[in-house]
Amino acid sequence: MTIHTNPNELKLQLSSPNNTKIEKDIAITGSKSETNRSLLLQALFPNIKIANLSNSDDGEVMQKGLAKSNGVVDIHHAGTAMRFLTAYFASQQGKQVVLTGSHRMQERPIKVLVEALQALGADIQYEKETGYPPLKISGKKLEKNRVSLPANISSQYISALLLIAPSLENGLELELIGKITSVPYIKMTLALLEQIGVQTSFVANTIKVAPKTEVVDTTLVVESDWSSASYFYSIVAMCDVGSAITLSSYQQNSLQGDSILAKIYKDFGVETIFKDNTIVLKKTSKDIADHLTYDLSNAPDIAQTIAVSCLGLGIGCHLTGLHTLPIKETDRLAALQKELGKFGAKVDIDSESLTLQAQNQLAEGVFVDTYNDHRMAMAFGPLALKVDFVVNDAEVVSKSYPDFWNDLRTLGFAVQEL
Ligand SMILES: O=C(O)C1=C[C@@H](OP(=O)(O)O)[C@@H](O)[C@H](O)C1
Ligand SMILES: C=C(OP(=O)(O)O)C(=O)O
Repeated sequence: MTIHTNPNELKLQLSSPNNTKIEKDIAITGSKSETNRSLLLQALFPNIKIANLSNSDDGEVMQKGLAKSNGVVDIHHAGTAMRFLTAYFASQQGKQVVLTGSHRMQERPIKVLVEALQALGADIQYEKETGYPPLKISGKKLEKNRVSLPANISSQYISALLLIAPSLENGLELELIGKITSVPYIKMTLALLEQIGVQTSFVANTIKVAPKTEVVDTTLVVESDWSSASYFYSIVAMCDVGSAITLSSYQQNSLQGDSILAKIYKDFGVETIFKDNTIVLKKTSKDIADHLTYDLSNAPDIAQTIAVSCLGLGIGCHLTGLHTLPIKETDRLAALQKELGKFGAKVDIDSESLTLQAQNQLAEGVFVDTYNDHRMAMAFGPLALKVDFVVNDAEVVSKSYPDFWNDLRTLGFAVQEL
């Protein structure tokens, strides 16, 4: 007898579409990164409107968190909500909350952000282990406006500070120490501030944000999520030449660093055509090098997708710049090594890279574990084009992309509950 410890546990058996020349349209929900930034800015400046909000769990917990003024705020697995709300509540005079999250969130470090906020005058205490959530936050007016912080662990600490910066009396000046990681996410934050009329500058390792008491009526239009688009790049890469998947709503001048996918997947024979607010992903060539190398320090969330694409196509890869992966929803380097390995792949990892050897034969009868990580489930999904397998705890996708499995069904994949 099987005993299920998680009542929501969903095991999905995945198989390839009968026709692997796919031509379909998919509408993808708004970027969770842009959504959670826009929601925070709207809390500070209520005349901001937002279009194409993400329907993800992470967006929902952010909205619910912002609506609270006291008591316990539980943001589950949402890293951005944890980091952004820490800065928000710390700067909101009169609000007092305990900000907590899932078991995993309580293992994801937050000391860098807490210390930066404390240096600005915030009242934040650790409820359990020093350096980790849950946090007891008593909001107050932050008087100081200059702080230094390490920039090599997570850019979310920096974005969190930048998002509250215009609401501080004298704005904010940040000095970033060390190699700056996930830079496009910092630039996204600054771009959104600029969109609402806040002055910012980012020169070398110094970021400045001017104060702002009111903004003009603005609608922030959230672009759809490029990290979610990555799974369709992977699908098209593994499909027949001539396949084309159209995704909405996307634009060429994206704020999301993961839009680098358009360049990366050229190497996999996938062309991206920008057309009327959509992207058409087209498989145009079967010619792919037998080994690919990428530095993903600016786009860490697509590492799993690329590794699985390579496995499915029987090519090797060397992915670097992955030093942030061990502190994400799970230790993604360890999780990838284990799950790729179940298909017979030879994978080496160190603290910041992954090397996959080319592999032609894929093991059958695999159950992929997902480790409470949406991207483990979604990254492996496309591999069903090459071999049938089962995804454990498949409901995890709702963290960023609740409609993922239905969208695979739309493409003709067999997605069956066990
Ligand atoms: O600011 C953001 O919206 C994000 C920043 C990145 O995190 P790190 O800066 O911790 O790499 C990314 O992995 C995450 O999914 C979203
Ligand atoms: C790392 C991620 O999310 P977060 O850090 O916001 O939990 C992600 O979505 O891949």
